Amino acid sequence: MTTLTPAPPLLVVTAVAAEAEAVRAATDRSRVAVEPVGVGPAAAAAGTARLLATGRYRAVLSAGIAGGFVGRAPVGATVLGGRSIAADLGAETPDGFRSVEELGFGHSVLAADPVLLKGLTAALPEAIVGDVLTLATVTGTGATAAVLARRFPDAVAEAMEGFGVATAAADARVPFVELRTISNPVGPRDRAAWRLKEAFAALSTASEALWTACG
Ligand SMILES: O=C(O)c1cccc(C(=O)CC[C@H]2O[C@@H](n3cnc4c(=O)[nH]cnc43)[C@H](O)[C@@H]2O)c1
Repeated sequence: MTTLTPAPPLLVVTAVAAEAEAVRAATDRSRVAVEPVGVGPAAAAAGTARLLATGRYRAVLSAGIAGGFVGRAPVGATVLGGRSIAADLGAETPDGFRSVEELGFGHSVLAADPVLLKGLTAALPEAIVGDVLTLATVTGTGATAAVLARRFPDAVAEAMEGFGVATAAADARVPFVELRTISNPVGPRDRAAWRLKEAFAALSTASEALWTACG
């Protein structure tokens, strides 16, 4: 006789395997499925849509490491996204950036599910709650960091997948939230200075709360 194991109801989507391992290390695999789907918003949206199409999951998190805006989220901090924002979706003009909302086609902002966000905020009282930007290009200059900080006064972090995962979740009508831990400041590129070990440790610690908060 074949015994069917029920699928875990909570889906955590990461970009890379190292992030997935950090989450898995602290979660019960019978309750939380953790899947790395690739770097960037397109891979995140496609991978999440494929997983949600199974109909198995009742909530989805975009989780991983991120850059923190200086003065808003320091290296090692845990961040919860109140909103995930596609910061580079729009048009550059001589007068500055124009979002898709201003251009009149589409949207670039998706809010976290309020119940999931409330549960995670209660379970992670040290976490910084704010907007998390999604960009296809990692910011690598002080000038771009300053422009983003000015355009998005409530942004605390930038990463590359949240808005993609959120788009797939919205399409499948599954509640979504973004959880990030800070590996580096947003600013001049200094890849050698990224504190990966610290960010992965923080990601594992934060992940311990997932089932309690979202289960
Ligand atoms: O080099 C390694 O050993 C290594 C191990 C695990 C992960 C990585 C990554 O590069 C992860 C890429 C992932 O990180 C997010 N991220 C982190 N910092 C930033 C940032 O400043 N701006 C945008 N994204 C950032 C992003 O979501 C990537 O998918 C390397």
